[in-house]
Amino acid sequence: MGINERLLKALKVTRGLGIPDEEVKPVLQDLLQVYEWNWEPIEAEEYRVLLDGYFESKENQGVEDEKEDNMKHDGSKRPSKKLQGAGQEDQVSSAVANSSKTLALEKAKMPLNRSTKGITELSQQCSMDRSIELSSQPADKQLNSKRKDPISSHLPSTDRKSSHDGVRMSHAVDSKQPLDAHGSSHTSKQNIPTSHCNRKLIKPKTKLLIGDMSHCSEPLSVVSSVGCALCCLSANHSTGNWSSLTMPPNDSKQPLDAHGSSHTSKQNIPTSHCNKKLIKPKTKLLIGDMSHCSEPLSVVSSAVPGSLVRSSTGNHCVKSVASQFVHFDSEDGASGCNGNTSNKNHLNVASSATGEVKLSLNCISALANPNFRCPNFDAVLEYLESNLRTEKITASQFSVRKLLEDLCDSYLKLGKSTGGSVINSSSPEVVITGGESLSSRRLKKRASGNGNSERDLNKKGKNYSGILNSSNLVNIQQQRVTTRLFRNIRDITKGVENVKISLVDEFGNEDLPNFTYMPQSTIYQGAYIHISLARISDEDCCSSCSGDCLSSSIPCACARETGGEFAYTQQGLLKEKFLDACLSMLTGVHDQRLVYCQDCPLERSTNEQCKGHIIRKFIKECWRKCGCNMNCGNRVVQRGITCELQVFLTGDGKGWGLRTLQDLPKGTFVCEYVGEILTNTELYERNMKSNGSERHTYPVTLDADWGSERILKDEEALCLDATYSGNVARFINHRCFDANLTDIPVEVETPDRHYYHLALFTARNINALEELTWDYGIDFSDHNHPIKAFKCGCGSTFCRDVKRKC
Ligand SMILES: C[S@@+](CC[C@H](N)C(=O)[O-])C[C@H]1O[C@@H](n2cnc3c(N)ncnc32)[C@H](O)[C@@H]1O
Repeated sequence: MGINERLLKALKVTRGLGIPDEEVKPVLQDLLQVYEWNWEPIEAEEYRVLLDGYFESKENQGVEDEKEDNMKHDGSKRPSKKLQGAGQEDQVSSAVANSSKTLALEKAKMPLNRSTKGITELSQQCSMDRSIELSSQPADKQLNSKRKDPISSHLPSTDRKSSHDGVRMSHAVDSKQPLDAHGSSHTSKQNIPTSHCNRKLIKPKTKLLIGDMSHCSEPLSVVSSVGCALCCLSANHSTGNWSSLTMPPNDSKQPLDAHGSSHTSKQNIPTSHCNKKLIKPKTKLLIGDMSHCSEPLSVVSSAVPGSLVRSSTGNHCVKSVASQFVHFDSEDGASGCNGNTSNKNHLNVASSATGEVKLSLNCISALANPNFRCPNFDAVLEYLESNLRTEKITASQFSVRKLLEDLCDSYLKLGKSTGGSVINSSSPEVVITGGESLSSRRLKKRASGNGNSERDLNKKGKNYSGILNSSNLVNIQQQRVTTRLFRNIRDITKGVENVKISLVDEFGNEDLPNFTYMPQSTIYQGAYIHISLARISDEDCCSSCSGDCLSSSIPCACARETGGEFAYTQQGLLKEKFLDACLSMLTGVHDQRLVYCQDCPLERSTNEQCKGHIIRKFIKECWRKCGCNMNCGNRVVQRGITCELQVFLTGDGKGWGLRTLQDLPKGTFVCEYVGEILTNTELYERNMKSNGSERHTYPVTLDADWGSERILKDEEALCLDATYSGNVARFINHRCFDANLTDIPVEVETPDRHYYHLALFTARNINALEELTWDYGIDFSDHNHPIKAFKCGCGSTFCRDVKRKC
């Protein structure tokens, strides 16, 4: 019997029962596909399978209609319909027809063989019109056509059911029977082509599906969730947008699971996940909503924290790490990155397909502070680094996430306390980096307001390259900016020291110091300093030494000055015994530690008596006539600064100060006091010219050996003035008696002690971030001193400035 004959025979039977042809044909079409165009099972028992299928379909249609009617009274319950195109109405009936087949088969107790997979694979896209067309073709053609149909490949039956009404769903699920390899409840997700997933997502009955999925079985949920996830990817990929980087372009044609991996076992995916995946009906909307993190993003993101997402603009991926953490920590699984809009500061990661990755700090709470000024990013980093050092973070405690959050906090903290002032033109390099949202706007405004816009500065040949880009990030490098911006300098030494020494202003109410940095003292004019190898006798050097003098079992001639023992340890620290002896000379009984000169250079102008000079212990370092090398342990001061130091605004009235950024053990060489070498007369004249308003560095008199000479010529009575030129020591503030640094005279180039180096060593262990202080030796009661003493605010309980204390 031919196909047409068989069809007519079947229709004759159904017509006899009053069933219109157009209603029975879809059912017949489905059954033929189920049985792979084998009519015998359909014709058996007087078309029992066909009739069962038909009546089931009618029954289901009734249920559907009832639900449709119910929903008409409540438009809010029908979002899926509204979201879908009108053409998808057909799919409903098709889906219902499909569902009828399952039940019909079960009622007919037909074992599911390989051919039954056809039911599950049948897409709702197969319209009845098409099936009739097919039916008019030869069977082999129909089969070929079916094989070519991309829809009808390997989708498990459960997936198909997932698009149907609750009755069908629960029926299939209640059996708890995972279908076998042919019925394929355990059908591998890998067998699901992407095209399937797209089609699954456009099912119009999403709402019904959600309700039913709440009690769906695992296989169903897995397939559904995968399908949805794939859909997100596939649709977005086709538009060139990624909805999430957890779902990269699926080149391997491997469907991805809920966690973005193609191999995850479906058993690992909880049903709740499946529900979340399934309630995403709008691929397009999903992409568009990315900017404010609609549910699809959050669901997918939760699977892979830290993943990047591409925004709806397609230019950059933007993800709020902080909000992501908030979201991920959410117990209730509330979706969306609405944490973004909270007051939490957070870090944004931006990336583009070209490999550009940018971080931006959103210090949102700064908006609430009218005093917020964007701090220098280097200062922020330094601040953060110093805090990390202070906290002594160990490897086990370290967290990059925490670090980034701390970075935001540091930025905000420094920004809040910064008032904005002049950047010192002596800054060799000042790097300003800020976010467009606050800093760059202010930056641009200020720059233009002062006639120093980016363009102006470029015209003037300044290295001021402002890069304002589309991602709201600004990165500006500048030199010698005269506008009041941030007062932070990366390296005040201009690279002339072994280490960089930064300057940070955390208060913003102090002008930057105006001075010239120099690493070594320099004669101003009249000072007489005679440095020559000829003046260094054999007794004052160790020409026969080699390598490191400290490693020699017998100390060389250079240790003679310090009692035949080197002042330094192998570790480069001052020996405690030597240091303590130096300290006691400064604090000892008054008369015992002073020597008096006959004709005191300091008193010549006033004709007053010498007030005494403290007897000092000298260190003598090896030098050029010595046979040792530069790494010799007896060459500490001449090798220069090695500690990490920072100039900072003290904020307590003392102006700028110096602090260490590292722990310093007792006896560490910090720095030398460097300045212009003036004669006493020159200093006097300089003071007379001074208008008194500038903050003086308080010159240091090089009088450690004055007591050994009867009369000193003016050009031999020297002092160091770092007011206009000096090194980092010019920032060290005074502290009475219990300062943590002490100065020790060091003989290096010349045995003539009219000039010597004044080296500052730690008098005790000092913690990182402690301010470094030094007792200037000021006599606050001496009103005749050429330099008027400041009101001491050292805070020491031993403060000598009695007036101040009263
Ligand atoms: C060598 S400078 C120190 C750096 C200085 N604070 C600055 O801002 O440039 C010495 C000056 O600092 C100030 N100073 C230092 N120690 C002080 C203290 N204990 N109390 C008040 N002012 C102090 C005084 O103005 C003094 O003349």
